[in-house]
Amino acid sequence: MKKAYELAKEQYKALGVDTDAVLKQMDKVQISLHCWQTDDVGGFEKPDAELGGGGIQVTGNYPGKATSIEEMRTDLDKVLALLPGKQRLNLHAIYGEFGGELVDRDQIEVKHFQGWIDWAKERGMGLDFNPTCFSHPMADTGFTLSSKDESVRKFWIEHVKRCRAISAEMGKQLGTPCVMNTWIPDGSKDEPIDRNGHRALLKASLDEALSTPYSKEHMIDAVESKLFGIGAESMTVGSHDFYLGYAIANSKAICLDSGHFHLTESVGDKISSCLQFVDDVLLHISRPIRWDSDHVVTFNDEVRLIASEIVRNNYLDRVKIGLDFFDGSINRVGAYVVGTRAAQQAFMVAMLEPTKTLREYEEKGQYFERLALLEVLKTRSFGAVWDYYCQVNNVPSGDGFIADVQKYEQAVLVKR
Ligand SMILES: C[C@H](O)[C@H](O)[C@@H](O)C(=O)CO
Ligand SMILES: [Mn+2]
Repeated sequence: MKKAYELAKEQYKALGVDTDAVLKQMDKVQISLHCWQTDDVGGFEKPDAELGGGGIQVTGNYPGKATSIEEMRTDLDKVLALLPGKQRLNLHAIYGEFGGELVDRDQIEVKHFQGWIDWAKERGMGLDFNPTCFSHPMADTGFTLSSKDESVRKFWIEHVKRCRAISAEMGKQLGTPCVMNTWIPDGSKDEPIDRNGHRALLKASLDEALSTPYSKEHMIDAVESKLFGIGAESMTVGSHDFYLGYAIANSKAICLDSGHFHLTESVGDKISSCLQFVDDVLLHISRPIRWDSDHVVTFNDEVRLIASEIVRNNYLDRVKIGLDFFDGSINRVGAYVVGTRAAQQAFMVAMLEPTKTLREYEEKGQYFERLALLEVLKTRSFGAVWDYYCQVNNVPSGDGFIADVQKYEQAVLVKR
C-alpha cells in the first residue's frame, strides 16, 4: 500500500499537488454523523417509537435496527471504528435518555442529554443537535411553528427554546460549538389560500423561539429549507426563499440539504452564493433519487462539486458538514460507513486538485486546457492515496470494511 501511495505521490507531484499535505488537511474535514440512521428516525421517547408524519419516510426492514440508546451507541462505536479521521455526532431531541418516563418535547432538559455529552467527551467528539418537530400528536395537522393554533405554536416554540439551551450546554461542555438545526415539516398537500399567513406566523415563532442570546462559541443556529414533503406537495412554509431571507436578516446559518431542491439544482453551486451573505452554511449531504428519498450518499458528481466548492474557496471553517440519509433496507452500520466514506472521499479528491493551475487557465480564457486537466484528474491514482489515508488512520482500506460490517452483523445485529 505504501508503494502504491509513493507512486501516486509522484503522479500528483507532477501536477503540483502535495499528497502528504492533503493527508494532513483531511483532519479538517469533520463530518457530523446523523444519529437517526441507527434506528430509522424512531427515537427513544417510548418503546417501539416510529417515524410518523413530517413528510419524510424510511423504507426497508433490514434486521438489526437499534432498539435502545445502548444499542445505538454500540452501533455508532462500530461505525467510528471503520472511519478514518474525526467525526461529530448529530442528535435529534427524540434521542434523550428519558429513563422510562414520558417527557414531552416541551419538557426536555439538559439532564436528558448529559449521558450523550459524557459519551461524546470520552470520545473527544463534538455534538450537534436538532429539535424534533414531527412524530408527535401536536404535529398531526401538518403545521407546527406556523400553525394557526396558538397553543400548537407555543408548544413548539417552547421545544425549540429548550433545544437551544441544551445545544448551548453541549457546546460549552465539549468546547466546540453545537450546530442546532431547525427543520419543520409545515406545509400543505393542496393549494393553500393563505401562504402568507403561515409564513408570517413562522417568522414570528422563530423570532420568539430563537430570542435567547447564546455565545457562538457554544451554539450556532441553522434553519433548513425544503421544496416539498410527502403530504406537503403544494406548499412548504419554510421554503428556501423564506429561510435564506431569515438567515441573512438574523445572522443565522442556512442549512442546505441535497434532497431539498429541484433535482436539476445543485447544492454545490449554492454554497458560494449563500456565503456572500451568511457566516455559516450547514450541509445535509444526502442522495435524492427522483425525490427527497434520503438514499445513502455515494461518491457522485453532486457530492464532489459540494466538496470542491468548499476546498477551492477555503470554506472548511464556515461550512459545517452533516449527513442526512436513512435507509432501512440495508445493513444500517454499513450504510453509515459507505455514506461517510463517500463524502470524505469527495473532500480528498477536491484537495488533490491542482486548483492554482486550473484557476490560471480559467483566468487566461484557456478553457480547453481547463477541461482537459479536469478530465486527466479523473484517472489519477486517488484510490492509492485514500487507501494509505485509511491505513495511517488504522481503519480498513479498500473493501476491507465489508467483512468487518458482516462480522458485526452476525455477532450483534442479527441477535436483536
Ligand atoms: C431527521 C431530519 O431532521 C430530517 O431529515 C430533516 O433534516 C430533513 O431533511 C427533512 O426532509
Ligand atoms: Mn435534512
